[in-house]
Amino acid sequence: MAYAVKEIFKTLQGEGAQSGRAAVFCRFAGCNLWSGREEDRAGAACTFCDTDFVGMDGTGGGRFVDAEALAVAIEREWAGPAHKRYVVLTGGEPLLQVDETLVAALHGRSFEIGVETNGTQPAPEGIDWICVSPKGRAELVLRTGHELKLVYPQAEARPEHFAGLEFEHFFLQPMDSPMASANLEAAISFCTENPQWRLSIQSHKMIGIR
Ligand SMILES: C[S@@+](CC[C@H](N)C(=O)[O-])C[C@H]1O[C@@H](n2cnc3c(N)ncnc32)[C@H](O)[C@@H]1O
Ligand SMILES: Nc1nc2[nH]cc(C(=O)O)c2c(=O)[nH]1
Ligand code: SF4
Ligand SMILES: [Mg+2]
Repeated sequence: MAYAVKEIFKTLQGEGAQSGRAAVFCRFAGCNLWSGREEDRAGAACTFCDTDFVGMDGTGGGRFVDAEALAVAIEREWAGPAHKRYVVLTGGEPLLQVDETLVAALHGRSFEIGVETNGTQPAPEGIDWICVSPKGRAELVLRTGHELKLVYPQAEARPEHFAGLEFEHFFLQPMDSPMASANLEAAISFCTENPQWRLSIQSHKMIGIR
């Protein structure tokens, strides 16, 4: 199968439990909860996205004819030895495209595989780190994983809805928006009163990396 990729770049994971870890980010094009066009945002199932995932025109982006071709590009971007290789598959919604063939190709090149997903699609077997980030009223299909990272606040997706699910870590991530500082304060306050939840800040935005 072919894969449509917006961009591929190496950076540090900025969010959640793997924060600070070197990773190649592979951002797949397209999402099922928003077209990516500003004129559609208000009516979308996910209204607060901070990411451009439209097209294949970013650094290292393109259409990759098969899993081997994409794994080769990701390995080239890592540009280092096999020790502690990590790739984060994100988007857009990566689970519209990621399949077991790609998982095998990346494992074959010694990558640990993380995924950032909205949880509306099933995941192929073998992903090493699943981060689910529920969105509004969108049905949650992936109800187990390694971390649940909820953007906060969302009127239609409250932490209480998810607190009983089978995840190892529960994070609140303040919504980046014109209300960012109020959202940060609200998340601090919620985590202070509800110790199951830890604060995830988007550290890459604070330190000026991608
Ligand atoms: C751009 S999304 C791509 C992966 C997947 N579609 C998802 O939503 O999880 C990557 C991460 O950024 C988070 N995110 C998106 N917009 C955000 C915003 N405005 N403020 C904080 N986090 C945001 C998402 O919830 C998700 O955890
Ligand atoms: N540094 C960095 N960390 C991230 N963690 C999740 C991201 C994403 O957009 O999926 C992201 C991103 O875009 N950059
Ligand atoms: S589900 Fe993820 S990629 Fe899609 S619009 Fe929402 S935050 Fe953006
Ligand atoms: Mg991002």
